[in-house]
This record gives sequence, C-alpha cells and structure tokens, in this order.
Amino acid sequence: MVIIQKPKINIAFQEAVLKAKKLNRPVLFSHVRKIDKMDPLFFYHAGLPLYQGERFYWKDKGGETTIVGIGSSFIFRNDLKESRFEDMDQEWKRFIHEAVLDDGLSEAATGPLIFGGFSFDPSQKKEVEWTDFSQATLQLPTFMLTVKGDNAYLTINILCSSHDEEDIIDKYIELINDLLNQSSLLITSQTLKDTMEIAPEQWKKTVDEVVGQLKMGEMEKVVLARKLKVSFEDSPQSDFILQNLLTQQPDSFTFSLEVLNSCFLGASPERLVKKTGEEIFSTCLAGSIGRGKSKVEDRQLGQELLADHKNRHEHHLVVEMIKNVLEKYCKDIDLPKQPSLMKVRDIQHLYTPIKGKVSSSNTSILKFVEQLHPTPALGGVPREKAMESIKESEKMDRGLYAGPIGWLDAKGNGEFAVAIRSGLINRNHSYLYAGCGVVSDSNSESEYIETKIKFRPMLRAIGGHEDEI
Ligand SMILES: C=C(O[C@@H]1C=C(C(=O)O)C=C[C@H]1O)C(=O)O
Ligand SMILES: [Mg+2]
Repeated sequence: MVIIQKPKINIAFQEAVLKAKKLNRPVLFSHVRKIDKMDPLFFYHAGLPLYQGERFYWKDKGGETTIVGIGSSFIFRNDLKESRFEDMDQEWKRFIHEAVLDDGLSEAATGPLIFGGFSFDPSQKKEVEWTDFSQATLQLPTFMLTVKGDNAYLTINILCSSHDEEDIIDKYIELINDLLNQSSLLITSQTLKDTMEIAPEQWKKTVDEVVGQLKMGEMEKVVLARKLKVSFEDSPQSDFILQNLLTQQPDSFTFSLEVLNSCFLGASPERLVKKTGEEIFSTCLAGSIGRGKSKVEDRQLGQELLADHKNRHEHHLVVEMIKNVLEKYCKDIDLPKQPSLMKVRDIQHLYTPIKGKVSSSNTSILKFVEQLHPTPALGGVPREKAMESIKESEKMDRGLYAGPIGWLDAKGNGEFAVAIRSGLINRNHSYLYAGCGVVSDSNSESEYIETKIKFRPMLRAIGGHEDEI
C-alpha cells in the first residue's frame, strides 16, 4: 500500500500559495516522488469514476516509458491555424517559468508535463464529432504516474490561486491515496451494434482521380484516408479499448486522450519525433504489405515489399523530407542508406530510423513537430498542394487522426507519435480512420485493401471482427 504523507509536501506547497498571493495570479505547484511500481492501467482505471473525460495514457513503442494522467489541472487549447505549435511552446514556457517545483529527481517525463494532440489540418472545417477538441489540446494532469523500467514516479500538479488556503493540500493527498490504493481492475466490455464503411466505392473513385493528377505530374504523392463509423449499445469505456490495444499491439505507441465526452485513442507504429536532452529521433515509415500466414510467407512478403518500386518511392519521399528537416536543425545525423522492415501484428512497413543532435540547445521539440508535420507519410509531396488535394477529395475532417500526439515536459524532453491506427469515441459512436500513400502507379483496389488492413488493430480492440468490413 502506498501512502503519501503530508508534512513532506507542505513547505513547498505553502511557498506556491504565497507566491500566488504575491503575484496575484495562479502559480503551479508540482511535486514529484518515487513510488512503488504499479500497473499503469490500474491507475488509469482508478480515475474513471471521478475523472472520466480528464485522463490520458501514453506508452512508447519500446515500452520504456509509460505516462498516465488523471484529472486536469490546466488545459492548453489553441485554435489558431498558423501558429499553434509556436504559441503552445511559448505558453508552456511562460507557465512553468513561475512554477514552484518540489522535485529532487529531475527525471525526464516526470514533474510538470503536458500531453495531448494537434489536429491534422487546422484549416479543415470541423465536423461535429470533433467538437470536444481544439486544433491543439494539451492537458496538464493533476495526478500523473510515470513508469520507466522498474521505477515508478508520482507527480502531483496543483494550480494554486491567490485565494487558496494552505490546507487544500489535504484534499489532494486524500484523493491520490485513494487512486494509488485501488486494488481491482474491473473493466467492462461493450457490445458493438453496427459497423459502417463510409462510401467505399466513392473513395476508390477518388483514388483513381488523384492517380490521374499524379500521372500528369501535378504532385508526387498524396495520402488519402477514409473512415468507418461504429455504433455501440452503450457508450464504450476507453479503459476496455486501451486494455485490448496494450495486449494486442505490444509493439506500438499506445495512447488515449480523454477530453469531455470524447476519447481519441490508438496504437501507432510511427514516431514523429522524440527529444531526450540534445538527442533527436525521428522515423520514416511508409510502404506497406500484409503479414504472412506462415514464417516463410511472411519473409517472402517482406522481401517483396523491400524490392517493390511503388512502395520504395512512397518511402523515399518521406526519407528525403525528414532528412531535410533534421539537416536544418541538427548535427551528427545518422541515417541508414536502405530501409528495413518494421513488422506489427497486421502489417509490415518500410522503415528508416533517423537521429541527430540539436545544433542549438534552445530548439524545442515543438519546433520539430511544427517542421515535420505532416510528413509525406500522412500528407504528401509537395506538401501544400497535397494538403489542398486531401481537403478537396477526402471530404471528411481527420480531426486528430494523422496528427502529432504526445507529451513534453518542463525540461524540454518529449515524444510525439503520428496518430494513425486510431479512432475517436464520442458517446455511443466510434469513428476509425485509415489512409495510404497514393503515388502515380497506385491501384485503387490495392490501396483500398491496404486501408482495410490498417483498420484492423482498432476494429479488433473495440470488440469488432475483421470480417465486419
Ligand atoms: C496513413 C496511414 O499509414 C501511413 C501510410 C503508409 C503507407 O501508405 O504505406 C504506411 C505507414 C503510415 O505512414 C494509416 O495507417 O492510416
Ligand atoms: Mg502505402
């Protein structure tokens, strides 16, 4: 049983309250401590009764860092089209500048941290299912569990106002002790009523039209996506879907972002960018083929993908673009000459990891997010033209799908994945998204099948069956 005791926190907390009174504006108090390791899903689920709509979950691809946030001490929202990354960066820096940090550990991904997502295209007309999200929605959790290997850390973030009394800390200590001592994991499943593909034939026609434009040399690549609408008997719990994603897609970034009545979640194989101190990591992931039924068939398919001209072209465009961005802001770049294969449960991809060191230590992770998003793995080449084409031909709001999702801490560390293999839950409905890179030698039927495979991870996780589409 973990018990957090008051006296240790008290002095720093009083300092924050006094500072808020002196400045006459809210001041963040953030306390970090090491705790006994616990299952992050237990912690997430413990927050369900009191904090549904204010939780998040993040596990990185290698399972090295898991972060769970419960309760929202502050929510950073931005609806500006042009400057949302820069604004968020500035706002976050200002916010933590005045904070009182009670943190003797200085571990990455602990202490004040914001987690959230950016929409794919802020100039897209918003559809009703995305109402709960802004173009940038990042949450500073009240209680946060960070698990790294065998170590676990608890962060408490309290936004002290000038009217707060020093004893409000008691309320938080009581709440966190309840959350930490949750002893059972009773996650309820839900019944899926109906699954509907949105205009599949129309989508194939659109792919044909775009292929026509690509053949005329108007663009080199456009990523086209489509969606599935799923209805449930009752409003589904994100806990259930998350639990499935964690067990069914162990080699992916797994994320859940609950905001008001919605939850956006998924299991993506694709890193956009990670920053640890001075080090920058990104991933070029594009070009796909299914998994084989046997080891031999699987290896053959992998070899076929590595040798396939159309897929290599799709991939190459992504490598060139990410390389250009890293060359602008980094030194000591390490980029393999040839792609390798990344295999996840349902699909294999061409994969080229890339890393470097920031040339100037004040280049923030959000600068990289701004420069990289959208890579040609989700947008296209040339970027602006492809974005216009997507808006015109897809006729849907991608919302947070294909956008950057992840976290940054007060020390400048962070990681963002590309929010693919994902879906939105909104009351009794869920919307799943999948896309594919269209190039001049694409075939609409094969691209359709590729998106079908990419729906599978989410469809399975929400309790559906792959034959349903
Ligand atoms: C667009 C998606 O995936 C992207 C497209 C890929 C492709 O077309 O080969 C491969 C990986 C992802 O970068 C998706 O999963 O929705
Ligand atoms: Mg493809």
